[in-house]
Amino acid sequence: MQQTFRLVIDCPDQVGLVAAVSQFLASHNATIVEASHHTDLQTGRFFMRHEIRADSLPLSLEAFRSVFRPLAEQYQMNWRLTDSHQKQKVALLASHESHCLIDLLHRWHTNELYCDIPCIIANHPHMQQFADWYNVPFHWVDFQALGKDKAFEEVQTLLQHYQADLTVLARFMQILPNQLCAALRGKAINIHHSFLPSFAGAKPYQQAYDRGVKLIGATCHYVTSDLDEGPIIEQEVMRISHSDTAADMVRKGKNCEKQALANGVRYHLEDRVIIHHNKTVVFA
Ligand SMILES: Nc1nc2c(c(=O)[nH]1)N[C@@H](CN(C=O)c1ccc(C(=O)N[C@@H](CCC(=O)O)C(=O)O)cc1)CN2
Repeated sequence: MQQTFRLVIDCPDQVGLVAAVSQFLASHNATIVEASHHTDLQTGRFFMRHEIRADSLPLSLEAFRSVFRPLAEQYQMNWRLTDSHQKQKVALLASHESHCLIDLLHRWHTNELYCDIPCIIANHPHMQQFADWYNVPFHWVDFQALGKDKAFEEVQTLLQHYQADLTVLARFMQILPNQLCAALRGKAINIHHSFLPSFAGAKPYQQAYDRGVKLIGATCHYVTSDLDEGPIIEQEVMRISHSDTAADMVRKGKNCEKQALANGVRYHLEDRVIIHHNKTVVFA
């Protein structure tokens, strides 16, 4: 895979931003392989993502950061510059549903997801068999024996031990405490099994069945202390009908969950997501 640097920016919108960044890149001989930008006219916020061939730059990543910094300060940019070859460490959290966990493990195992998976942390022991098959360290944190507070202390200790860059809740069915949400801000992703904002919280398919919906879906979002209200990264929907039971929805909905989560994780790993307030811009 061609090594690229990803330059991701958000800042107050003003005329000349695209020209200024383009001119800067051209002046450093940068070969741009992908360029996206968006202006939110309601908030006056500008968003931009450039992917640049690393071998076209006469600079290291750190040197590039140093020479870009004055331009960033001039335009009050929030910005980051990342290396596509830098594998992020993705910790997976699981409970007793296996489909999203196994889907991510398979995509990682077949090099579809470019990352490392240093550990799986679960509040039930059932997923050990899948961790063993994929040769990933597995940690059962016994929430019942430890109680939530001690259990989440153990979870956080494990995440720090493995130096996780991203934590993915693969149908993890415990509500993270506010302190952990703050520590993982912008670096924890959940898959909620409904088309949010409909049916947040527990048992969304039963809620959907009781409501008589004609579409079910799944929502991949960042984790915040407001349950299932974090910035949405990706969503999938599918049609269902009056003949579908709640169990049919659970079965059919798994495809939406797997696809939404896999896409959302990949967009994050490829630095395609910019969070602004409680929304995202995704340069997919
Ligand atoms: N702080 C946050 N934690 C979690 C979020 C979030 O957005 N913010 N998303 C949930 C996922 N989720 C639905 O997608 C969800 C999980 C669990 C519950 C819940 O009521 N859990 C009970 C325990 C249930 C059990 O023991 O099986 C609880 O934690 O008391 C609701 C929604 C993941 N965490």
